[in-house]
Amino acid sequence: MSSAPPPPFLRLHPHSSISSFSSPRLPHLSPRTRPWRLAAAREMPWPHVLTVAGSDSSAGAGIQADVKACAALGAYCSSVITAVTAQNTAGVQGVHLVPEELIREQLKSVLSDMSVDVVKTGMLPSAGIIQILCESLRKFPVKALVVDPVMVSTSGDSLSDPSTLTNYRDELFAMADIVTPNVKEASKLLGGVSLHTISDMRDAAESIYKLGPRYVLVKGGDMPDSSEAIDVLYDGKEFVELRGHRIKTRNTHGTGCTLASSIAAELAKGSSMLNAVQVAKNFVESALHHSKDLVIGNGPQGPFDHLFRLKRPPYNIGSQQRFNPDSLFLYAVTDSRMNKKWGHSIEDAVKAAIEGGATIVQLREKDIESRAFLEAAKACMEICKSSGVSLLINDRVDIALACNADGVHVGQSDISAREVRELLGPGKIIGVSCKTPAQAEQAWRDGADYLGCGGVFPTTTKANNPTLGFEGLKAVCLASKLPVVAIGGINTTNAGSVMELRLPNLKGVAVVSALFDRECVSTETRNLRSILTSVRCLA
Ligand SMILES: Cc1ncc(COP(=O)(O)OP(=O)(O)O)c(N)n1
Ligand SMILES: Cc1nc(C(=O)O)sc1CCOP(=O)(O)O
Ligand SMILES: [Mg+2]
Repeated sequence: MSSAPPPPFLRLHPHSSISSFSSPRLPHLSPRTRPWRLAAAREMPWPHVLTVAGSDSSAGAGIQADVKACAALGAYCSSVITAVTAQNTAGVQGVHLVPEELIREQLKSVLSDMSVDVVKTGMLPSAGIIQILCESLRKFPVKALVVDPVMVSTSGDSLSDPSTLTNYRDELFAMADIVTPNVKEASKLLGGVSLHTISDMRDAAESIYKLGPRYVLVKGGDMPDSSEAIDVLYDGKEFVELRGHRIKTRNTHGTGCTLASSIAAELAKGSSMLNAVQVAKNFVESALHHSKDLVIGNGPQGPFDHLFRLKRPPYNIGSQQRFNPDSLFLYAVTDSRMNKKWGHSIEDAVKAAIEGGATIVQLREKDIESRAFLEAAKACMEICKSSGVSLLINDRVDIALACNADGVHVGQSDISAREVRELLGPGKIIGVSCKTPAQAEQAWRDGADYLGCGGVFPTTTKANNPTLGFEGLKAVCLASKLPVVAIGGINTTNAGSVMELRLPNLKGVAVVSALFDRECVSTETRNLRSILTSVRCLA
C-alpha cells in the first residue's frame, strides 16, 4: 500500500524529488476507450495557447495577462508557471523561482495531454529553464512558438539571470516563429547597442533575425516623444512599420505580455503572422484606450482591462473580436465605373489603395454582375488578408458570405443591420449609413459596429444624396454610441477640415472618387493619408 502524498507545499522545496511525488499517470487509453475526447474534438476545436511565464500577483502582466488576453480573443490558455513574483503598481517586491524539475513536469503534463497550437514564452528566469523548454518543445512540437524576451519589468526590475542571454540567443530563438523585444530588450540582446530611431529599430530587427527566428517584431512603445507607437516587423526580406496611436495613460503594465499572447492567440486561430501582429496591436491599443482612466493601485503603473469588450450592453450584439474602430481612419470605397474609366481592375485598385495607406476597404460595386463581383471579392479578400486590412462588402450579404468578407455596409433602405447580424454572426463587422441621431441609436441597438455619416459635402458619386454639412455630422457624432466615419465629397482639400472638427466618435473619412476617379490610386491615397496623419499628429 502506498503512503499518503506529502503536503502540496513540499513539492516546491528545491531538494524534493519531484518525480517521486508526482501523481500516477493516466493509464493509456485507446481512442475507443476515450469517447469523450473524440466527441469534443468533433464538436468544438478550440485554438489553444500554452503560456510559459511568471505569475504576477497584481494580475496586470505575466501569466494572468496572458490568460485574460487569450480569453478575450477566443483562445484557450493553459499555463506553465516559471516563477512566482510579488509585485504591484509600484514595482517588483519579490521573485521565487519554481524548481526546474517542476517546470519540466508542468510542460509534460500539458503538452502530452492537450492539443496545444502555440506556445508563448514570457519570464524565463534561468538558463536551465530555457533548456528544459527547448527539450520539451523538441519532444512535443507545436505549430508556432512566440518568444517575448522578458528580461526587465516595466518598473525596471530584473526578471532574469544575465546568463539566460546566451540561451535565448543560441537555443530558443532558432526555434521561434516570432521574437518580440521592446527597444530595451533588443538593445540588451545585441550587447547594449543604443536604439533611438526607426532606422535603429530596423537594424536591430535585422541583427536579431540572424539569430534564427522567422520574424522579429521590435516594439517602439518606449521610444520618446511621438504621438504614434511604431513597431517594426521583419521577416528576413521586408520591413513593415506598424503604426498605432500612443494612448496617454499610466495603465500600461503588461502591454508586452498581452501583445505577445494576443499574437499567439491569433496564430492559434489560423492567422498569418502579419495579420496576427496587426490584430494584437489593435487589441492592446483598444484595451489601453478603454482603460486609460482606470485607477487600480497607488503606484505609477497600473494594469488595464483586457476584458473591456464584455462591458458592451448585452442587447448590442456587435462584433466581439475583429473590429478596431481606428481602422476607419482612411476608408477606401471602390466604384467599378470609375475603375473602368481608368482601366483599373477592382483588384488592382484595391491593391493600390492599400499600398497608399487605406486602413479599411469596401467593395461598392453597383454595376457588375454577381458572378464577376464574387470573383473580384474573393481576390480582394486575399489581397486584404495578406495586408491585415479588413474588407467589407456594400449591400450584398450574399457576396460577403460567399467570400467570407470581414463585414457588410448597409444603408437605411437596405436590409437592416439586425438582419445582417443574424446572417453574419457576431464576429463580422457591420456598418450602417446614418444621417440622424435617431438612426444612429437604432443602428447601435441593431448590433452595428460603426456608422457612415454623410454627405458631409455634395457628391456626384451617389445620386440624390442629401448634404448634411458639418452641423449634421456633428449631431450624429455627438449622439452616437458607435464610432463614425464621415463620407460624401471628401478629398485632399477638405479632409483636414473634417478631422479638425475633432468630433467625438469621429474616426476617419470614407472616400470614393478622390481615390478611385484618378489615374494613380496609390498616389492619391498616400496624399490623403499624409493629410489625415498630420491632422492627427497635431491633436
Ligand atoms: C462608409 C459608408 N458610408 C455610407 C455608405 C452609403 O451606404 P448606402 O446609404 O447604403 O448607399 P450605397 O452606398 O449603397 O449607395 C457607404 N456605402 N459606406
Ligand atoms: C456612397 C456614399 N454614401 C454617402 C452617404 O452620404 O451616405 S455619400 C457617398 C458617395 C461618396 O463618394 P465620394 O467620396 O466620391 O463623394
Ligand atoms: Mg446601400
